Amino acid sequence: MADVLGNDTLTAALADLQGWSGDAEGIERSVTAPAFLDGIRLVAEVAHVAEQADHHPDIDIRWRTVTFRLSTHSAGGVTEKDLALARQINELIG
Ligand SMILES: C[C@H](O)[C@H](O)[C@H]1CNC2=NC(N)=NC(=O)C2=N1
Repeated sequence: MADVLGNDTLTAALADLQGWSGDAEGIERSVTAPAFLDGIRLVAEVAHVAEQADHHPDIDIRWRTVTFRLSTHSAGGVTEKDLALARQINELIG
């Protein structure tokens, strides 16, 4: 099982992850899309990479604003798996 990241490691990682914030329990990024359906398309793209990684975000959709929250449920906090998915989400956001 992946290990929960220590505070120093997480702080350093967040400094390199544009748009993400959080703590050892979870990290999140919100993005406001140009229109509702653009946000839904982004959610679908993230769903594909999440399924491929077998690692799934919590997703909150409010009109044009989508919030992705990442933690590793089985580990009880943020692990390298979450950082990897956060990087993939950032690539999709562009
Ligand atoms: C069996 C399957 O691999 C697990 O249940 C996966 C599915 N997706 C997951 N996603 C997240 N975020 N955390 C997990 O611990 C997790 N576990």
